[in-house]
Amino acid sequence: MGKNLALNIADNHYRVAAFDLDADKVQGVVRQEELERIKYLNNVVDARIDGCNNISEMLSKLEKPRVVLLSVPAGAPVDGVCQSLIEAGIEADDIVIDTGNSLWTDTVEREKRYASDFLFFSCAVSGGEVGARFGPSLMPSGSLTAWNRIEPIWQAIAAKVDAKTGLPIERFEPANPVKEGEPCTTYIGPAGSGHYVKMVHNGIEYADMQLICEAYQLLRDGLGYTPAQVGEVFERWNAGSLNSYLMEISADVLQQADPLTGAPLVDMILDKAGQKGTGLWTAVSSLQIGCPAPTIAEAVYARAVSTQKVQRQQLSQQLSGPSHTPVAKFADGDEQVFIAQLENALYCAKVCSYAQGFQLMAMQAKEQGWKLDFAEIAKIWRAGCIIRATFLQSITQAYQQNAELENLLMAETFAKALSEKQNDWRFAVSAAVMNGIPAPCISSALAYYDSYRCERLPASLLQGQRDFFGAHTFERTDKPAGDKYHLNWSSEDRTLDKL
Ligand SMILES: NC(=O)C1=CN([C@@H]2O[C@H](COP(=O)(O)OP(=O)(O)OC[C@H]3O[C@@H](n4cnc5c(N)ncnc54)[C@H](OP(=O)(O)O)[C@@H]3O)[C@@H](O)[C@H]2O)C=CC1
Ligand SMILES: O=C(CO)[C@H](O)[C@H](O)COP(=O)(O)O
Repeated sequence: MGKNLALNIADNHYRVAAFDLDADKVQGVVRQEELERIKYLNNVVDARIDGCNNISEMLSKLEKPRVVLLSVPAGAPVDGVCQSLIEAGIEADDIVIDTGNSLWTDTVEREKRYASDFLFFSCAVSGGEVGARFGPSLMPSGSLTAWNRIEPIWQAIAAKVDAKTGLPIERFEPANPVKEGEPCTTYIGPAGSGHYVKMVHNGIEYADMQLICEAYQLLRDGLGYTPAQVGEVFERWNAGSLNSYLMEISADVLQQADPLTGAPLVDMILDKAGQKGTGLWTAVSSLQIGCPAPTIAEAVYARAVSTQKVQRQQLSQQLSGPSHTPVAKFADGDEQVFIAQLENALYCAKVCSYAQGFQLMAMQAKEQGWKLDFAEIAKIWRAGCIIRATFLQSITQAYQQNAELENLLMAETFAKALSEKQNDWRFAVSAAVMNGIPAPCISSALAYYDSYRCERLPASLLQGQRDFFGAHTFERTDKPAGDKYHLNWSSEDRTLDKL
């Protein structure tokens, strides 16, 4: 990530002094810049990346006040590098920008901790290595002084979107960065807010990925499609309302043959999912703040259950259920009907997972006193980042129409779409259930949707249970909110007390 951000910055005519603990990596980026300069710029410009042997040398080569970007794993490495910068003589008006996936509360702490040493700023980055190289989505937050100084660089290196269509303007060419269009960066807010927004982006990313994986398994185990056939279905879906970078790459992955055996590569990849923590943090945050985000949480659990390979191998032999025979047919045996139903199910579940992510950001913003602009956040996710999708243009418009939207499900466009597509969604979920194919995200999204459709939930019984065993009290439907009541369950006459 650091190497590609450096090359991107250099492409935009800024000079970079680069340092990594591994000298080979420093030489690698210097060499790549040189090769690209020779190939694409006829070697007519000076070297734009200067390799450094240590942090002191790097600081000595930067113009004051300096701008230093960190791209290291989240956690202790960030503080380790900050300490090294202090020891090397960084100054109070220098800016240090953490571009990694740090935990947002660490960022809040770091701004305070390093206040007398330098201006600690953060900018979460999304888009993977290619995004970093040719235009990522950037989520900066913290000191406005720092932001005002770096904004031109950020606007230059960010991904760009066509303002009229909302579609990415992509050109993956060294030395020829995209200059036209709207940059996918906006100042998010005070320290920590940018990393929080990126964390939720990643939570949504987890859900998006898992939803696609569930559709794959339904087509694979339910219809007996080969990975390549599923890949073709995904290519078709990618031309419609499910268009997204993740759908596009999933189609590609499924059609890839293993270079070693010739088998579908996906069959040779061990089915144990990794994770670095941002999806988990999103789920934890949703639980802490009391924001229902079951689809995101299920996506984290799905990765967890995938890692239990040994138990799954054992239980796959032990537990009974409908068999996943490839002859199983849904929708009265009409595969195309089922595929269309599943496409709609995926769309509906996707709306719900975004609704959960945006509601989570809104609740945390309220708690922290941040003023998040959700239309702008949706806008900067339209290109450069991993969840980029045409769908984000509709979310942008929904928040442009109503900046105070409490839940995306309330936006007319999504309420209407879910209303029209929900029968297909219900059918896809029941097909998964009846055939014993796990679809935790698609089905939890439906439960989320149905829960919000219920004016009255069984939580009244739950409150009764709590009051019965623990005298936890309850409010009444016919009395002012906040008034607490307790029924004397153990007394013979079961009298009611107002507390
Ligand atoms: N990869 C991706 O797609 C994305 C990553 N990110 C985030 O960006 C950051 C960088 O990502 P990525 O480049 O993939 O990470 P890497 O794991 O490749 O690490 C980046 C660099 O940090 C170095 N490093 C590791 N530990 C320390 C340390 N204690 N002190 C100093 N340097 C250290 C690594 O050296 P060495 O290799 O020798 O360990 C490496 O050169 C991370 O926070 C990541 O979460 C954000 C968006 C996308
Ligand atoms: O931030 C990212 C993209 O937006 C990274 O790719 C992220 O590290 C992926 O997360 P995980 O390794 O947990 O799947």
